[in-house]
Amino acid sequence: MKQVVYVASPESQQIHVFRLGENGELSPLQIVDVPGQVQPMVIHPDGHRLYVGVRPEFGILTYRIDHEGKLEQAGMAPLPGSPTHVGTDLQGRFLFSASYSFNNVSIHPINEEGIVTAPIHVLEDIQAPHSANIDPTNQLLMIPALKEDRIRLFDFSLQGAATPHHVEALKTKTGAGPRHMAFHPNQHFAYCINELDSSVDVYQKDVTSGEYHSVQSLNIMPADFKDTRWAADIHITPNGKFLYACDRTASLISVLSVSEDGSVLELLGHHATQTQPRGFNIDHQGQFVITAGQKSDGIEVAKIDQSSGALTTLKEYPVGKGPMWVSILEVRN
Ligand SMILES: O=C1O[C@H](COP(=O)(O)O)[C@@H](O)[C@H](O)[C@H]1O
Repeated sequence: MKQVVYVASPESQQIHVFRLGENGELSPLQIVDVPGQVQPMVIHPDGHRLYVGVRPEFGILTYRIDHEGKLEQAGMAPLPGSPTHVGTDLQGRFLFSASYSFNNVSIHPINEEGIVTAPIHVLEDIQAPHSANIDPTNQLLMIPALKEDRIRLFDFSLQGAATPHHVEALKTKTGAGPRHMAFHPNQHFAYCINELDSSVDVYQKDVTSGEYHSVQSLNIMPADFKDTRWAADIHITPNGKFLYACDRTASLISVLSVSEDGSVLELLGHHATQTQPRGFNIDHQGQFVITAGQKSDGIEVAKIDQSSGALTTLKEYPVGKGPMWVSILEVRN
C-alpha cells in the first residue's frame, strides 16, 4: 500500500509531504509554502484532494493531489470564522468547518472538480465548536461544543442542510470540554475526547432507535498526574482494537484497548511523545502512529505492537514551526 503523510505547520505556513514506507520510514516528497497559517486538514474520501483551513484571511484552500501524493493549489473558498477543524461528509459532497472562536460551523459544497466553494449554511450560536463529525450513516452531524459541555446533534440532508436533531445534544460531565471524535469501524460506537478533564466518553448507538447514549467515561491520564489537563486528539485503529488519545501538558499518548464489540475501553499505558502533541494520526494499515509536536517543531513515527497496542518510537523528523495537524493518504491511482 502506498501512503503519503501531510503535516501542517501554521507558524512557518508550510505543509510537509512525506512518503510513508512499509517499515515506517518517511521520505521527503515536497514542502508546500501555503498562503496563510495552515491549521486543520482533511483528505477528500476519493483521495484526490486535500482541504486546509488558513488564517488570518479565513479560508479553505483546495489542493489537487497527484499520483505521487504531491500537492498543487486549485482553489480558495471564504469562511465565516477562523478554521479550527475541517471534515467532509462520507460521500465527499460537502465540507464542514468548525470555528471555535466564532462559535459557528459552516457547510460548503464541494464542486465537480473537487473544489470547496462558499458556504451554503452556517450554524450559529454553538459555543466553542471544536470539530464537526459526520456519523457513519452520513445523516447525523455531531459537533462537540467545548463551552457547552455537550455534543450538539444535527440531521444532515443530501442537499447539505443541517437541522437540529430531535435529541438536541449529548451531555458530557460538567467542565469536561468535548473536543474531537472517532468512530468504531463496526459503526455502533462513537468516542469523544474531552479537552479540559482529559477523559474519553464512549457513546453507543441503539440498534433500534439509532440514538447515541453514553456508556462509559474514562480518565486517560496517569494516576499521579497533578498538572492542568489539556487533551487534544483521538484516533482508533482500522481494526478497532486500539484507541489512542493525547494530552498536551503531559506530552503523552494514552494507549487504550477497545473491547471486541467496541463498548468498553481500558487504559493500557502511556507513550512519551513530541512536546505538546496537538494532532496525530494512524496510518491506513494500522501499523504506525504519527504525532506532531507543536513545541518540538517535529514529528515522530511510532510503531504499534499489534498484540499489546504499545507504541515504540521509530524515528523523529523535523518539519515546519508549530506543527499541529497530521493527515495520511492511501494512494489509489
Ligand atoms: O486547542 C485549542 O484550541 C482552541 C481553538 O483553537 P484555534 O486553533 O481555533 O485557535 C483554543 O482556543 C484552546 O485554548 C486550545 O486548547
